[in-house]
Amino acid sequence: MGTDSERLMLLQQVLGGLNVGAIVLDAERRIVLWNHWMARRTGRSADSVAGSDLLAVFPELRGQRAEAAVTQALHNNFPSLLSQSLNKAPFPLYASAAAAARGERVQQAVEVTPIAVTGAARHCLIQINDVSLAVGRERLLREQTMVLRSQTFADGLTGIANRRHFDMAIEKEHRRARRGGVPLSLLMIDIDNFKAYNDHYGHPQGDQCLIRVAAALAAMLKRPCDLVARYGGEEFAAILPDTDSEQAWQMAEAIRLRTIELAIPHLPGADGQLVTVSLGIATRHADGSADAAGLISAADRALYQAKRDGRNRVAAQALA
Ligand SMILES: Nc1nc2c(ncn2[C@@H]2O[C@H](COP(=O)(O)OP(=O)(O)OP(=O)(O)O)[C@@H](O)[C@H]2O)c(=O)[nH]1
Repeated sequence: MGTDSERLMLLQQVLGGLNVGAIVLDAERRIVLWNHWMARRTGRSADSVAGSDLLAVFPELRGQRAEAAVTQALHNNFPSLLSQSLNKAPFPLYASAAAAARGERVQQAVEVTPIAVTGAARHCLIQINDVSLAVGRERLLREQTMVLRSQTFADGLTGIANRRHFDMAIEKEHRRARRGGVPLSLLMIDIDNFKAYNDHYGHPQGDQCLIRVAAALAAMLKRPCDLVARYGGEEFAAILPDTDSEQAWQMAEAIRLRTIELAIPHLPGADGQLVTVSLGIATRHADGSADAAGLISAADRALYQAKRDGRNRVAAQALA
């Protein structure tokens, strides 16, 4: 191994075999090394860029984080890692001509490292990793996580919140009401004589009935803080934050009437001809002391009373 240029050639061959982009700059920011990886992704040979200022080859880097990283390395001897989330693709690099035509850059992780050179001013090495695959996989995972999360919180039949979602939400809203000194109301909503409906029309039509009632409830409870959930088989629950007992009663009555408006036929003899609901209300007043479990059991007791009093009605239970 003799001259510097022989050594540079060997180095360039080694760098050419690497599956990473490598650029070496001299102290004047001129390109000294440019490997095959770079040539393939820019369409520019090592010869065509050798000796050029990095910013003459990539004018768009001017004023960018990559330019600052090179200056830091050459002048201050500081290495830099360009965060992938902030600088997705600083260099115009393309996996193929088709990707270049679409303007679809390779996703990059860029590292700039100062290099001490004997007998010369400091150089720097820019390494560019293609992280497109990893970024794509990450995006896919994130999307799948979102889908899974929405499935774990949604009821499979009706699409509204499920019991697990309800259990978490009631605790959260209870804490919020206690902290904020505001009322919190809970409605328990149960379809009347649903066993008879199922027995008469069959389970699949029973499912359709549940879907229609759930959709009507969801359409009525539209404030972002409200939550309507499927609590059990044919029972629904609605959490109404910042809602006092009078407002809760109005909402419960509106739901009862809306269900009748759906005009879903029920077999004759069972509470008239149409599907109806009974509702139980419990309200935790602004200065109340009841916990979430107390609120739920009071709403349950109210629902039981509405059923006992003849169904298709609303009942409320006072909270201790
Ligand atoms: N189709 C269908 N039926 C269900 C589902 N979950 C529960 N049910 C039915 O809902 C019915 C509930 O019946 P009960 O608890 O006896 O109450 P009910 O007949 O509605 O009477 P009251 O509540 O007293 O008015 C049962 O027949 C269950 O099989 C479901 O996902 N789909």
